[in-house]
Amino acid sequence: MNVHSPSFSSVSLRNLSRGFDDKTILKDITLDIPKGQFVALLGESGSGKTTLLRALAGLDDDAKTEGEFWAPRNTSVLFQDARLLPWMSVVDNLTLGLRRADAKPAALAMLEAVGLGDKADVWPATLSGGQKQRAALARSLLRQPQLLLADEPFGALDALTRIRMHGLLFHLVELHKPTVVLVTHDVDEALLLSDRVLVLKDGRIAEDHQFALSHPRSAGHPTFIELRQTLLRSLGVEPNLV
Ligand SMILES: Nc1ncnc2c1ncn2[C@@H]1O[C@H](COP(=O)(O)OP(=O)(O)OP(=O)(O)O)[C@@H](O)[C@H]1O
Repeated sequence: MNVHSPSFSSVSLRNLSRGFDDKTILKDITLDIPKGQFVALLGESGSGKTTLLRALAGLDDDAKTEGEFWAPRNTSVLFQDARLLPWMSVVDNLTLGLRRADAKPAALAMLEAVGLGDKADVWPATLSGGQKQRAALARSLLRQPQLLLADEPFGALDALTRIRMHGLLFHLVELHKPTVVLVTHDVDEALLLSDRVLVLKDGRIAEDHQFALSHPRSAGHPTFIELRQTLLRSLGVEPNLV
């Protein structure tokens, strides 16, 4: 992987194909993501979303890669499970490996921003699922990433906590302005948060929808409804049944 994009894009892919053993997963993908854009990546299970995200994160060294891609060196990844180290306090999880003179106060301020100001010194095991994901989000953003890669970060949360996390993520992204690539199965989540929705089908970008809807968004907006129906159909779901 190269680390400097040739253009003003944050992320660029040129005819990227990638696979494991003899199986090609990503097929000839060409894509530019401008700096600061919030992209949602949808697609049926096995279409290659995580493989694409992991490529951008610089993971999977064993993958066979053709073509080229560029992503910022300063990238944070948010997974479905918070991946906090259980033997460290919440604040120590945030500052781990962080080379900043003000690491501790910055971590405390970030915990405050995600509503965990009173949880700095507790063990991760004492947090709820939603609190763990908030801590993971705080840990990601503390790195001031140019690119935030999120792989179904709210997939394991209950519906109400998800809604709260959407608001929090949107607010923090507005503040810190990283480029975001969010993998999700949730069409509404994609439409509530992103500026652009890509649909992966069998390792190719089958659809690329860019839209400018103001925030906060309403699921009743005509553009929202139309896109929702289009996307659900692309994913093989009949919208009237949802
Ligand atoms: N390290 C690996 N080694 C071998 N095969 C892999 C590896 N990683 C992914 N694959 C295969 O690549 C294909 C695409 O997987 P991927 O996880 O990217 O899909 P996805 O769209 O994210 O799916 P889901 O929505 O179910 O998470 C799958 O068939 C998977 O088994």
